[in-house]
Amino acid sequence: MACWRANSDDVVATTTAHFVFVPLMHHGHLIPAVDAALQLAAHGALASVVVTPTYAARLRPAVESSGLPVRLVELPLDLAGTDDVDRIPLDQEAAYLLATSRLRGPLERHLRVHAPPVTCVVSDICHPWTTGLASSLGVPRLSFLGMSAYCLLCLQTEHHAAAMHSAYAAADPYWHLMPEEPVEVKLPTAPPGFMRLPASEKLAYEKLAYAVERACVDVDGVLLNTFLELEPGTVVDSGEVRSVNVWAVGPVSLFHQHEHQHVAALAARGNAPAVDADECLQWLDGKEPSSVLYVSFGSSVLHGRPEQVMETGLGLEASGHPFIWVVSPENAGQDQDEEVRGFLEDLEGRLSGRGLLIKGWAPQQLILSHASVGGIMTHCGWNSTMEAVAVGLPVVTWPHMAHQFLNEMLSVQSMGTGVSVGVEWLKEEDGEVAVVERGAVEKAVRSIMGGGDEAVERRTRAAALATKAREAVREGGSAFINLRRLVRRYQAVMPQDTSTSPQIRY
Ligand SMILES: O=c1ccn([C@@H]2O[C@H](COP(=O)(O)OP(=O)(O)O[C@H]3O[C@H](CO)[C@@H](O)[C@H](O)[C@H]3O)[C@@H](O)[C@H]2O)c(=O)[nH]1
Repeated sequence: MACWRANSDDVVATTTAHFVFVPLMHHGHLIPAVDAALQLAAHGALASVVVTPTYAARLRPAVESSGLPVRLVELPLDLAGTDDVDRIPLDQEAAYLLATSRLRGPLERHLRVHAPPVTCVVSDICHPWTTGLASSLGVPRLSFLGMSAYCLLCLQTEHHAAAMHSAYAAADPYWHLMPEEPVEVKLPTAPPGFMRLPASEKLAYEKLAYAVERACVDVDGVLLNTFLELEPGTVVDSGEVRSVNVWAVGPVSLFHQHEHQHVAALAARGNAPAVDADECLQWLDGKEPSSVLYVSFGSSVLHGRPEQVMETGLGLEASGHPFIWVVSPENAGQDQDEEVRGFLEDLEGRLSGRGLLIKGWAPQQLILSHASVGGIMTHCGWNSTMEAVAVGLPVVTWPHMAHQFLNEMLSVQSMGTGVSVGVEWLKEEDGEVAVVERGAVEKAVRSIMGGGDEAVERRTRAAALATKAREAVREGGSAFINLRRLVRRYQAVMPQDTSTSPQIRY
C-alpha cells in the first residue's frame, strides 16, 4: 500500500511511517525521545528529531553511529543569546520553554518541502503548539511523556493536576490522594534555590502548566517509557481512564545494549562527558563485581544548600563502599562556593582509589552497564529509574521534586528494589528545606550495597525485573510488539494537507 500526499511544492509517495519527534530540549526529556526515535527506526520507520544546532551537535555521534534512519532536523532558536537550556538562567527557563513555539513556522515549512511526508508528530507534553502543527499537516499526534503509567494515572485526578500546577507556579508543598487508595502522600516540591521563581516567571509557569494540560487532551495516543510487565494494571488503566491509546515502549535505554551502538557513542549519550570514558571504565575494571555505588541526581537537580553537598560526601565516605559520584558544576561550587570546592578536593584526596568524582556530565549509560556497579543513588528522575530497572540494579531513592516522589514509591513499594534515604523537612522562614544528614546517607548505602538477607532479596528482585525488561524489548515482547504496531499504524495513516485538496490513492 502506498499513501500519497499532495502539497504546495511536490507530490511524494511513501509506504514508510515517518515519525517527527518534537522533544523538549532538556536532557531528561530529549534523551529518552531520541532513544524512542532510534527504537522506532530499528523497527522500520523513519524518525526525524527536531533540535536546535547545539543539541544537534551533541546528538549527532550517537545518531550517526547507529546507522539507522534517524534524521536531525536542525532549527535555530535564540533566547538570551543561546539555544542551550543548560546556559539559560533558571529564572528564564519557563520563558525559554514557551519560546519553543517559535519553531512551529519554520518546522512546518521544513516538513512540507522535505520528503517523505510526516505521518505522525510525536510531541513532548511541554509543546502544546504541536497540536496546531499536526492538524495543519493533517496528521495524528502522539504525546511522549517522561513518566510512569502510574504517574499518568495520578494526573487524571483533577486534584492532582491542580496540585502539580500550583507546585510549579508557587513552589508550595502539596498533597496528593492516590486514586482508589486511601493513602495520603506528601509531595513536597523543591528545596529553596530550585525553581524558586520571581513573580514574572510564575506567570510563565502557570501558562505553561495550562498549555501542558491542553496538550494532553487532543492526542491520538501517549507514548510511555515503561513496559507492561513493570506496571501491569496501571498501563491499561491509565489508557482507559483517559480513553487514549497508551503505548508502553520501554525501557528505551535498552536500545543502547543493541548491536547498533558503539562505546564512544554510548559515552556521549546526551552530552559530552566530563571524564575520559576509557579511564572511567578502567577504574571500574579494578573493582569487585557489583561493589560500586553510582550516585547521580540527574541533569537538573540542585541540592540548594552547600552543606547538603558536604553531608552527602561524608555519608558516602562513611559507608565504606566504593562510589562514583556525579556532582553537577553548580553543586560542586564551581561557580562560587569555595568551601564546597575545597571539601570535594579533600575528599578526592582522602578517598583516592575508592571514590571517583565526576564534576559535570557522566557517561551514565556506559557506567551502569559495567559489572562492577552494584547500586544507584538517584533523585528518582523517571529515566534514571528506568535505567536502573533495565540493568537490574537496586536504588537508594532521594527524590527532590514533583513526580520523583511517586517514582520513589514505585521503586520502594511496588518494585521492592529501593531503599529511601529518608528526606527530612525542616521549617524555615521562607518555607521547608529538605535535609538529608550524613548518617542517613551512610545507612541507606550500607543497606543496598551490603550482604544482608534484605539486600540480597532486593538484588534478586532487581535482576528479575531486568530480565523482564529485556524480554519486553526482545522479539515477541510487549514493547517490541507495541513498537511494531506503532510503525504499522502510522504507516497506514494518510497525511492530508489541509491547505490544498489532498489526493490520496492506494
Ligand atoms: O551526568 C549525567 C546526568 C544524566 N544523564 C542522563 O540524563 C538522563 C536524566 O534523566 P532523569 O533521570 O529522568 O533526570 P532529570 O534530568 O532530572 O529529568 C527530568 O525529566 C524527567 C523526565 O520527564 C523527570 O522524570 C525528572 O523528574 C526531571 O528532573 C538519564 O537518561 C541519564 O542517564 C547522563 O547520562 N549523565
